[in-house]
Amino acid sequence: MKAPAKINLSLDVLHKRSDGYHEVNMVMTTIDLADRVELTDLYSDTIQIISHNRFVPDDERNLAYQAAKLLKEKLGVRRGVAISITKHIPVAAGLAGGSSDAAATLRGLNKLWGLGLSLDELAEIGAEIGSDVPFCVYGGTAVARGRGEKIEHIPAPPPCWVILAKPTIGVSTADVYRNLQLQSVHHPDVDGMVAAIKEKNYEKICALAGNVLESVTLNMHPKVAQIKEQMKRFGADVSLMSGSGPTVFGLIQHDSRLQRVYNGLRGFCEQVYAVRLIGERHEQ
Ligand SMILES: C[C@@](CO)(OP(=O)(O)O)[C@H](O)COP(=O)(O)OP(=O)(O)OC[C@H]1O[C@@H](n2ccc(N)nc2=O)[C@H](O)[C@@H]1O
Ligand SMILES: Nc1ncnc2c1ncn2[C@@H]1O[C@H](COP(=O)(O)OP(=O)(O)O)[C@@H](O)[C@H]1O
Repeated sequence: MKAPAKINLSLDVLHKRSDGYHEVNMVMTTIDLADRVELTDLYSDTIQIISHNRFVPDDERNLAYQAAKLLKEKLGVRRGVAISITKHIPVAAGLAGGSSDAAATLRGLNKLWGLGLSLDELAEIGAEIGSDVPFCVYGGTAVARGRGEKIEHIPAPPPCWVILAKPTIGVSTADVYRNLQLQSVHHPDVDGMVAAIKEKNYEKICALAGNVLESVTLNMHPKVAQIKEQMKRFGADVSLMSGSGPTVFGLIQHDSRLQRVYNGLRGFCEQVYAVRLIGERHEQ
């Protein structure tokens, strides 16, 4: 199974809820940077995680493990599975790599075990694992509300390049939400972003891209702010932090600019990727 990363083109936080989560209003889209999740039947009734990445847990803390366990419990499946994860998405980066691995595991086991669940049913189960998992079950482009689990599909944005720069900084999503000062942030125009995407208006998408969580992470880690500035200076049409960070993405429409931005950032940041925006949903 292919488990693609997401970026947030617009991310607004409305208020803190009584359950500790934050009410969000955000636009997410999938990009062509993906982990590979391989599912193999086991004779014993166990869940095994195989991952050769030292930042990825190989036990019940792994979100793919949690996905398999939930599915087994909910549907009374008495079969074992080995889940082999080849990471290409940087870990704890604001790109939902773990959530996408969990979503790919749900989609894959649904097929392997012949469960016949719809994507809506898988997304509902995924919400118990993490707020970003429902979006990752569908992929594509969507507005996510609630704590992120309420998904409204919208068309794909116009095709373009996505440059990603991930500094070696660890950012905890929970810490970022906790340190958010909502009374002093600039709220992005999420509805405007949705309209721009529907109109396929690339310039407007770039002009309206915004993320309230930048106010926290850029303050905590000036390096992220520098990368954002450099990306724009090297020629990206827009640069923005994804999710809670620390990855910064840039959009570029013209091939001729891509190499310049990529090379410029390579001298400045450890992990740099150039990929295409996908924006299309997974098949059932
Ligand atoms: C910020 C975003 C934007 O897409 O992405 P990432 O930076 O993680 O990629 C998401 O809202 C992250 O979603 P996800 O990473 O699935 O979060 P969860 O595991 O559900 O929650 C981790 C912690 O973040 C906080 N949290 C998360 C979602 C939300 N709407 N409000 C919150 O306050 C809570 O403290 C929670 O305990
Ligand atoms: N399959 C997985 N891939 C990556 N990280 C995972 C996975 N399962 C659990 N984790 C844990 O989840 C944390 C957040 O990972 P990730 O989903 O990559 O980041 P983010 O939520 O910022 O997009 C990591 O610190 C890691 O320990």
